[in-house]
Amino acid sequence: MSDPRLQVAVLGGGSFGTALASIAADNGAAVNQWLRDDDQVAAINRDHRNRRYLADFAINPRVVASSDLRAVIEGASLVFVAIPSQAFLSVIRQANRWLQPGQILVSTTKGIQADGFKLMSQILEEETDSPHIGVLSGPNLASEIAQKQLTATVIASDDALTRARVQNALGCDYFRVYASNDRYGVELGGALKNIYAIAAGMAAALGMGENTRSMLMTRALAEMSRFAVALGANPMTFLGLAGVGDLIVTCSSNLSRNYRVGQALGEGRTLDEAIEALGQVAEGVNTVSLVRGKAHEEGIYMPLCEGLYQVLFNGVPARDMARLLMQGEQSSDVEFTLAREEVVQAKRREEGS
Ligand SMILES: NC(=O)C1=CN([C@@H]2O[C@H](COP(=O)(O)OP(=O)(O)OC[C@H]3O[C@@H](n4cnc5c(N)ncnc54)[C@H](OP(=O)(O)O)[C@@H]3O)[C@@H](O)[C@H]2O)C=CC1
Ligand SMILES: O=C(CO)COP(=O)(O)O
Repeated sequence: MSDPRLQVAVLGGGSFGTALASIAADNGAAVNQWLRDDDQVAAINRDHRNRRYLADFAINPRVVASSDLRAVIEGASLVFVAIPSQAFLSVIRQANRWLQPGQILVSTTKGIQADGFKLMSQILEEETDSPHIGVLSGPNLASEIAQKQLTATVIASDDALTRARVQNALGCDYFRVYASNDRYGVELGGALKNIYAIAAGMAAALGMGENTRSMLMTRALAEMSRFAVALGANPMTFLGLAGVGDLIVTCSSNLSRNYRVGQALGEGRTLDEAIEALGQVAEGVNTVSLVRGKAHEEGIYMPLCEGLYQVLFNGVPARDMARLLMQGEQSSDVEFTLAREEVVQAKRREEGS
């Protein structure tokens, strides 16, 4: 149970924003949720339902929805931002004139901004004066949280107050909040796993088996941690909920929007058709192309991301790409114990002898 005087603001009225708002209210906080659509605001306050994103979920009636950003932010000591990455900066810029330096700002968004390859907490840092910035990420399918399925997440921040306040605001008998001080690694984990969720959905639609899924997920973990470590994250973070945990859930469930985009592609739809059928944002589609660009720039080996890019944006059939990937260099299982280059060089020496 959190301090009953705690005031929480949630920016965004999607399924995760709604589930979090309701948990904080269940825990006793006063919660205001900002949505841009007045009709949706009225419907939530009247029916305590979010029909567009989480229709069957009974929202705690203490959650008050509003389209008045100022009223939602003012007085809140904890602000969650649950807005897709493409709109994140513009919402923070609208909010900025009412944000106070003492407020804790937490991004829940698992995406990357194209301009400058920025993560959302970096945007919060650059745009505001708050020293209290955090990231919430983990295996957290919103519709399962709404059913009160036992779930765990991570609050990542180098600020102890931010970690403790989020643990108190959201921790309850079905939602556990673990702490991390690797904000960058946790946030990158959340964004990167969306790439591989698309690939996993595609593999499932193509009838590939459990061995294939396991190989895909494990090599995805190797690839995403290779990328993140090259950019400064701690490799150990990928052993946690926001790394392997989130990778497992999104590569296994068609409750994930990214997985569903992959499934639709595997069933033969075009990318535009898959996105249209989804009707919501699948962050992974942009993330594939941003991460592929960054990997090229930095010289980071990412065959799965490259292959998915070719399928998504260059029309290469998924089955052909899978065959091609199977012909790639056989290298090291865990690169943090045996370097990739060492294996590749030894194999070449053996072939030449
Ligand atoms: N859903 C899930 O299971 C989980 C999601 N996440 C992450 O949390 C973040 C939020 O997810 P989720 O709650 O599902 O919401 P979505 O990412 O689906 O975003 C939907 C919300 O953002 C609003 N929005 C979109 N564009 C704008 C804009 N330009 N200005 C203002 N509001 C805008 C939408 O309003 P409108 O309806 O009017 O378009 C809606 O309220 C995502 O980045 C996601 O990766 C994390 C864990 C689980
Ligand atoms: O991040 C999620 C679960 O942890 C939700 O994934 P999607 O955005 O693919 O629905």
